[in-house]
Amino acid sequence: MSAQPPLHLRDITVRRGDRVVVDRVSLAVQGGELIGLIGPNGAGKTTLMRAALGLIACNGSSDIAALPPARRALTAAWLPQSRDAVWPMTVEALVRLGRIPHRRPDADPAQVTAAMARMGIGDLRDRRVTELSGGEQARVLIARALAQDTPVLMADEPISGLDPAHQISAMQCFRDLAAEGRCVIVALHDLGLAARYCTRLVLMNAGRVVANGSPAAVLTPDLLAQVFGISGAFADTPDGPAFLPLSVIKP
Ligand SMILES: Nc1ncnc2c1ncn2[C@@H]1O[C@H](COP(=O)(O)OP(=O)(O)OP(=O)(O)O)[C@@H](O)[C@H]1O
Repeated sequence: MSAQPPLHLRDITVRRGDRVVVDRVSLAVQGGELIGLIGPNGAGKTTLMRAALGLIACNGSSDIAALPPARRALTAAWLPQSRDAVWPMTVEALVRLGRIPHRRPDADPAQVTAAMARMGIGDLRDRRVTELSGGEQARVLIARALAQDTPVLMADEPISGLDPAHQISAMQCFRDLAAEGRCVIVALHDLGLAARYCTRLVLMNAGRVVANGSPAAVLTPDLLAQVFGISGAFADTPDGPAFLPLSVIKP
């Protein structure tokens, strides 16, 4: 895939009632980047992604939200945080739903098979999704987003509930998708995996972006204390950046 042109969010502001929950966020993401969107509970990560995708009203502008709906579905795949599988369809049928924006959902079996292989769920293809474990369901839903084969992927806590091997595989998969030239944005609470796999971290707090840069530039003692109320150990290792949260700092 040729590199996705930069994705721009400009001055995105979202109000919920009389509260501003995303406050004038501007962000440019290049094809090739895996952005880790991090921040404490309620920081505004999900709201920002939903606004960027045009799923909720906001002030400001987003290149994706500005597209007509059919074009939007060909441009960006979205993996929400909630993962309820309510229909007893097979794994393969659910992953195939990712092809709907392409209007030929049955014509691309290779895309469906490749997405299932990437998530290691080929052996589950004939199982009903309602009869899978939580982590298996999560991998099926990631595969559905991969099958959409879009230049932009946004995922909200995609690795929560996965075992360590599948968390690492999923993060490597997102990194590979970025290396193919896509823009990949994932909201994460696992700062260790964020540091290790993301090409850039965007730290949100109380609706604002408070830091934006390399893992080493964002996971600093000051920002960890100020935003998360924790201390942590950061090291540049021969295997890449490593981060370990250590303790809660008492107020
Ligand atoms: N539908 C809603 N109505 C009112 N307030 C909302 C609504 N959805 C979210 N909020 C509020 O907006 C703020 C941002 O929420 P958001 O879900 O974007 O945070 P987040 O950073 O994704 O958090 P988490 O890490 O817990 O998933 C929170 O204070 C939340 O309570």
